[in-house]
Amino acid sequence: MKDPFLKEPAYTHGQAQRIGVLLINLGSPAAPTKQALKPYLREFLSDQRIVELPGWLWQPILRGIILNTRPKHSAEKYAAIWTKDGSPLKVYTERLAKLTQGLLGEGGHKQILVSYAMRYGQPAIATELAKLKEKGCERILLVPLYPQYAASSTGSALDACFRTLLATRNQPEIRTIKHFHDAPGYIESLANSVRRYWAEHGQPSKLVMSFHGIPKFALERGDPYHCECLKTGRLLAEALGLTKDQYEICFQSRFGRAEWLQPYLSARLEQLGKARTERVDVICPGFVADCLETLEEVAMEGKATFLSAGGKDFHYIPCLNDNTDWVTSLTTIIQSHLSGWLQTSTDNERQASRQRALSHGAHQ
Ligand SMILES: C=CC1=C(C)c2cc3[nH]c(cc4nc(cc5[nH]c(cc1n2)c(C)c5CCC(=O)O)C(CCC(=O)O)=C4C)c(C)c3C=C
Ligand SMILES: [Fe+2]
Ligand SMILES: [Fe+2]
Repeated sequence: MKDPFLKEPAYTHGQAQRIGVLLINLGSPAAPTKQALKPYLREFLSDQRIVELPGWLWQPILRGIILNTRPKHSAEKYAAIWTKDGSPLKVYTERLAKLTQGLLGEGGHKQILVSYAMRYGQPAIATELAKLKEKGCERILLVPLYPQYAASSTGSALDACFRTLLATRNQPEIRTIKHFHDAPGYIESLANSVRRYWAEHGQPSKLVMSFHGIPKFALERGDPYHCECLKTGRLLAEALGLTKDQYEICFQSRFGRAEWLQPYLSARLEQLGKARTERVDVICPGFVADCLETLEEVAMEGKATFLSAGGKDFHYIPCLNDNTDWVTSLTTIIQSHLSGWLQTSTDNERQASRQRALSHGAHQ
């Protein structure tokens, strides 16, 4: 009979027990081309966490209209931000995984393996979970890289992990991070990044904090995302000592015709431009890595909207990306979720040698 579950890695007695940490981000197309955008958008927009319509209604619209028009338009936008190493989102996520691994290693936690996966596209979640299991990870912490929980981002990333576990015979122990929208280290890293930016470029008339939007009905049906974005915004403003008229919170990236969370970034930038606002700085605290939505939609399109409406000066403050204090904060967040699992590498080696001795005994 065919095994209904995924193939298990070979079992080795005495293999050191490791802890896996899987950083998960959204994912990008393989290339900034129409051909690569089509399968990426098909996977992305077929996710019921993203478009909450029944398949029989949505799939004909997706396949008949959207996948014939959007890929070309989106490919042009991706081409404008693509780097020699690939999509910025992938480049920064990969770097974050390496740096976090390095910091945990320096802290004596050599038994922790950090890797990353993408919810849509490559590297796929199923493949990376399989690799961690193969390397002896009996315990895995899943870390969606979204500070604010949304069903369409965090929920979807975890769905994909749980789907792999559904097909797994020997399941590892699993922990998840739901959000870190109010984690002191995350807020302080954001504040430091703004302070550094302002020390170099001066301070604006207004700081706009722009978050990716979600449909308004999601909030009404109980999604905590809106609340968490507002809390992040308030904490960041407090850390920077800003008064209420010095900052505001907006939502971007509306998709489709339904109402999304308001105020919309583009409409507010137009109003601020028309009001002849001297200078606006925009930061996107909901994205830990720069990507299409920040580099193209905000830094390029948003700037054009503000300036053409009559605004004078527009600055985009980059995401946390690979900032040292952010890597340190993420490592702290991860470590706090590993509580009870963590041992130093010396403990771990001792345990492995004890296990080796025991398993030899059992087989003689
Ligand atoms: C920050 C968290 C995100 C949430 C919440 C989110 C919800 C959401 N997104 C769409 C539709 C699209 N988003 C697209 C790009 C994109 N989205 C996020 C993050 C969140 N999305 C990121 C980081 C990116 C950039 C990816 C990159 O490669 O740089 C796109 C694709 C690009 C395009 O064709 O415009 C779409 C489409 C919906 C509908 C939604 C919630 C319902
Ligand atoms: Fe999105
Ligand atoms: Fe967008």
